[in-house]
Amino acid sequence: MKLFSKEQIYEADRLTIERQNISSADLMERAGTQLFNWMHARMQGAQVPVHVFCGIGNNGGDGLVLARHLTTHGYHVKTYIVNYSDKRSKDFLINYDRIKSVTKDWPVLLTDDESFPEINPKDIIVDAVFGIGLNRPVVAWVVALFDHFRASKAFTLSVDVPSGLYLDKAPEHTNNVVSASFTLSFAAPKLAFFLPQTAQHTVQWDVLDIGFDQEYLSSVDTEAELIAKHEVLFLFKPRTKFSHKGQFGHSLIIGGSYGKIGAVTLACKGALSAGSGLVTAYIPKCGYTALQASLPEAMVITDTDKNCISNINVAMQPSVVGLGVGMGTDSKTLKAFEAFLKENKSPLVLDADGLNMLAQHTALLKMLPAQTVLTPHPKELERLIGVWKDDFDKLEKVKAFAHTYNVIVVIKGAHTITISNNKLYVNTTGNPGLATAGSGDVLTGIITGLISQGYAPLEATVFGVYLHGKAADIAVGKYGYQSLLASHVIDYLGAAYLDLFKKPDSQDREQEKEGS
Ligand SMILES: NC(=O)C1=CN([C@@H]2O[C@H](COP(=O)(O)OP(=O)(O)OC[C@H]3O[C@@H](n4cnc5c(N)ncnc54)[C@H](O)[C@@H]3O)[C@@H](O)[C@H]2O)[C@@H](O)CC1
Ligand SMILES: Nc1ncnc2c1ncn2[C@@H]1O[C@H](COP(=O)(O)OP(=O)(O)O)[C@@H](O)[C@H]1O
Ligand SMILES: [K+]
Repeated sequence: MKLFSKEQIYEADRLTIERQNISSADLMERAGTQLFNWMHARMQGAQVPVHVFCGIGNNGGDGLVLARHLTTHGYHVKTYIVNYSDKRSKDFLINYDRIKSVTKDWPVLLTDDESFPEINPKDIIVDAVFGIGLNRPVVAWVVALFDHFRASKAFTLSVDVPSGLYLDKAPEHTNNVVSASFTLSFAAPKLAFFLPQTAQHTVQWDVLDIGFDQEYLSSVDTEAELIAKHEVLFLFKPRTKFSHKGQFGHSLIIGGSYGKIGAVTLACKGALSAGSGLVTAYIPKCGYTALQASLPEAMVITDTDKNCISNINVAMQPSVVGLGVGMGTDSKTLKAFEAFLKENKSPLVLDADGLNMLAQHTALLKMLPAQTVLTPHPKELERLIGVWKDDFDKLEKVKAFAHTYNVIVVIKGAHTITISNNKLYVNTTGNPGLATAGSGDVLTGIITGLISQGYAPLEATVFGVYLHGKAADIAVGKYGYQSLLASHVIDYLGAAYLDLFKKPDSQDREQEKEGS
């Protein structure tokens, strides 16, 4: 699913009005009616007090349309105008007049923090104060209103975005943004719903289709894309009846050091379970027995050094190399890494200490093959690109870094984002059960195993991140968040593949739609 920028949403709005020959007020009527339909379907006439807070722009206009429909359908509605400016939009004014014609209970004007209404915990707040038009800090008394929403503990439904949320930068302070229980976003969710600093502002979200011009939506190229089953399905490479293991490549996993052989085992098993035809581990001598005993499907080559990698010497041409898990950054290992990079001709996936060595010796970055996949967690990323101002700044910095070195960067996290060629692929699978030792090693193995089968590095990365999270989502049903182990993610990788072709049941569809 495309994640549109603010400029693209305004353009969709303009073109829709032009091509469908409707007025902007008609489009606002559609938006407000969709909001009403969503609420009406769930509330079925329940007499819960609904407080609709409207700003003075088009977001507020949407709120007024909703309030009018709620009123005419007999709901218990109270409407407020949050009068933070006197520059009222044309369509806001049209709907301000319209609501006055359906009720004697006219909207209450709020102009300062003296006049906030009482809101009970069982009431509903509709937040239509600011939409995507926010372009400067929210004035203090409106921030106080947002605090008032929070303090009420009432269910808060935000229209389009939680008010106070910018689409392209972090808020000045978290309290400057409404804490939405649910956001109904027009046309598509916003990128800010997926970033660690800003996702917290809405617990859940859903998308409302307000009939924007389809031709524009399908043809416009967005910088960010949300990756769910629909997006990865076409990447999948089926096997034919006469397939043999020689067609699925040979993955070489290089890593491990004394006490950290398990990381290599996990990565090798991840690669095999992703479908790599053959997997060889290159590890220090100390890990030989442990690895052979725990993973009979893998082949093992040992370094001359007992405890760390000191000289990468393999008499084979692997289809792909995954390097760095549990590897350590010993000076001997660093030398071996540099020598390896000079000779290596295979596609490369770098994780953990592979990344740490790059960060310590940035000259090595120029030696990476084109489209090398780097999979840093936040700390490793910071070592590579330095500190960032906020999540949006981080994305800009990673885009520049990926472009400069012609690499693919996987920013791991709750919503892992893959960045390549100035595009962002925002993953939707995965859960807090993955916050456990070794889950990143498994991901490295999966991506390596996909490249080995002939997936292009970017495809392998986007698909691998999806499968890794999906396997965890299925496994968590059995183990719960706390007890999920990295090995379980491997055990459920097959289920994640099978799930690609499972017909969604209604519960799955709801969950995908509601961003949960
Ligand atoms: N234009 C569209 O694409 C559509 C927009 N709709 C709604 O319109 C919203 C966007 O409306 P607007 O562009 O009018 O903007 P908003 O309603 O988000 O904000 C109103 C105006 O307030 C001003 N403003 C921004 N930050 C401020 C601040 N901190 N303090 C005081 N004033 C501030 C801006 O000039 C802005 O235009 C969307 O989020 C959506 O809810 C819908 O009606 C459907 C179609
Ligand atoms: N809260 C979370 N929700 C979803 N995925 C998560 C969460 N926390 C961690 N992950 C995922 O788990 C993996 C952790 O990787 P990493 O930190 O490298 O682990 P390790 O070094 O232990 O192998 C990443 O793929 C990351 O996206
Ligand atoms: K809003």
